[in-house]
Amino acid sequence: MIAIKNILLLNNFEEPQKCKKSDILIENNLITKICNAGDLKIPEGATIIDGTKKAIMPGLINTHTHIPMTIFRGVADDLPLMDWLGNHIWPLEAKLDEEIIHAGTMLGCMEMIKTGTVAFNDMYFFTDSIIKAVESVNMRCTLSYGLIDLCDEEKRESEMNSQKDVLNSLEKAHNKNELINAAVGPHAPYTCSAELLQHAHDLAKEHNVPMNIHMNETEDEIKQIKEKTGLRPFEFLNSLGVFDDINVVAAHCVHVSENEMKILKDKNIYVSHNPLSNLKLGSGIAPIPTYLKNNINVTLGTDGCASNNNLNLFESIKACATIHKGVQQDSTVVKVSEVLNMATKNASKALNYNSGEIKEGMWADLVILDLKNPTLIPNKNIVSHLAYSFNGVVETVIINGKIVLEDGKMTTMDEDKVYEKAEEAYLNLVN
Ligand SMILES: O=c1[nH]cnc2c1ncn2[C@@H]1O[C@H](CO)[C@@H](O)[C@H]1O
Ligand SMILES: [Zn+2]
Repeated sequence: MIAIKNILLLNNFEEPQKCKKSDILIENNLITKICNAGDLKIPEGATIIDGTKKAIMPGLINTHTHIPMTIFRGVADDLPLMDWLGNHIWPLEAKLDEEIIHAGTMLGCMEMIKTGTVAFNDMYFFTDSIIKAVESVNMRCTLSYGLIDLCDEEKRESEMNSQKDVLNSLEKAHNKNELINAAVGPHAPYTCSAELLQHAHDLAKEHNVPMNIHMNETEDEIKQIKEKTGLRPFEFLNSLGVFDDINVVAAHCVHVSENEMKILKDKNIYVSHNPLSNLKLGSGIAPIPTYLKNNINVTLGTDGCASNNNLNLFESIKACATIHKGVQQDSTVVKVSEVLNMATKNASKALNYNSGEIKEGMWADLVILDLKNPTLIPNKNIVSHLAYSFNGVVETVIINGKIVLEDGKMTTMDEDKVYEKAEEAYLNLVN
């Protein structure tokens, strides 16, 4: 049990003036009581957090990561997507092993938690190793294995087998630990055959899990699919039934035609907007204001650390809250509340979570900010600061009712050991 007293409750991004000082009770993994500051009867045995000069917000949810890629930070900068992937990243990924993956995941979890992220939606390899790391950290996640067959029949067969094993592992892990959730992850229309895409869809539907996929990241890949199929990527996948009856989290969606926009809307597809990865790889800028106008569900992601190069979602929040205004020459197109919702409750909906807001009955996935932080002063419009000025350094993080970060220090890992292992993993990767 955790009782948080006298804390500024950032639970209303639309009407920030209504955010007020409150007391909160957490029992097991849930928020069970929220009341005016001073009104909470503190149960015996509760851990008490004094929230004076602090604020609490829903933990951020990162909807597009390749978490072990923290080890790739800085290895291949200033390249376009296809060159970056084909000539730099994939050759290095051929050298990955369980230890590198574990080290990268630990480092990634630490970075995310220290910058207010409580959950992430991942696509990568060596899932068992990721599960092991995440369990030890006590972080929430949705994990998928990145399916790639490059239209090769033999490879498809082996990918389908790997996928089966990974889903099994994930379901076993979920039964043991509710923080671990499964998804399927066909990498992209340009790396997967139609058969593999359909197979992934059918599995997602059968197992009632979401699908992750990279969509329409660059003009190049769209041209490639058009030449092959006569259709644009969303049109092609839609014709295969890939979007039917499942939650799809489509990463990027940078270049989308009007007809594809209609598919996004009709199929209720969740966009994972990764503004910093798209800028760094020179892919372009997604038409987020148009998505918002069309009531398309937008969430936020960082992408991996070889294309961002960090996992601080507050940076993506600021990017999203600013770049579209510049592109459109209109400072009204993306509101603070809309961007903060992308990083919290929209993401929660995409992943079928019970979080992203601070309400009684919801998971206690919460982030506490020390208001004595230069980027949060004056302490007046904190909600605005979250989007425009906060450096992302948070004080305390609670995930599923458990304190994982306390006064800026991880409670579930030895930080120095994680740094050391990550350095070691980097050397094994590049040498
Ligand atoms: O922005 C991206 N676009 C396409 N592929 C990516 C991006 N970031 C990482 N990967 C690649 O996706 C696979 C994960 O299953 C990995 O090969 C990773 O390097
Ligand atoms: Zn990606």
